[in-house]
Amino acid sequence: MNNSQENFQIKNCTTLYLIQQNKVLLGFKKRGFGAEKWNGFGGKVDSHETILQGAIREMQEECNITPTKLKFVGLIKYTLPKLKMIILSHQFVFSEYEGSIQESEEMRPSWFEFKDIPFQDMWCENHIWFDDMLKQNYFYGEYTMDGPEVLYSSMNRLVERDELIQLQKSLSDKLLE
Ligand SMILES: COc1nc(N)nc2c1ncn2[C@H]1C[C@H](O)[C@@H](COP(=O)(O)OP(=O)(O)OP(=O)(O)O)O1
Repeated sequence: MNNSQENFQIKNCTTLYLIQQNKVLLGFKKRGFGAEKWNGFGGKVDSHETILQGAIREMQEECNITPTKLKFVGLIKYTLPKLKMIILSHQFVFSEYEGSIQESEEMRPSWFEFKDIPFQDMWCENHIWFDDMLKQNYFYGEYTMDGPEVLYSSMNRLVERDELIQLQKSLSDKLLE
């Protein structure tokens, strides 16, 4: 972390995408951070839980389903200067689950064909890495932004799985130092 980020609040978040037959389930966020945008499901990891536990809990809370097998595909570091916040978003995909998909107080779910992703109504950096996520490539990204429409800098690169795991560990450790 550089000096200018010393007082930034750090949040570990998860984002999950259900993928089946060239379609992805997105949620229209009805309230809070990123409201009125389509996104994956997810949220903050609580201090008492692992990232995986947080991911599953958010999917249950926001969509009423329990993923039975998650694939960790990406890690994104968002720096939000105006909010003085760093969000480390752990990105997962899955295709199998238990339960039935339902709207929640926070999210309205809907399926989208891969060719019809509503980028115009999503956070503006999504289009940079979304294809890697849909293809289930392993990727790492860094974005500096101030809200869904304001992107100052971006970096996205494909990584090997081992490097992704290493990045997750070292970045989480470094941010919490
Ligand atoms: C900064 O840019 C972002 N871009 C995208 N595409 N998604 C983002 C960005 N920042 C955060 N997110 C994702 C990461 C998580 O999936 C959610 C965070 O949601 P929230 O802050 O609402 O977390 P919850 O724990 O659900 O919040 P409550 O306290 O309201 O339950 O957004």
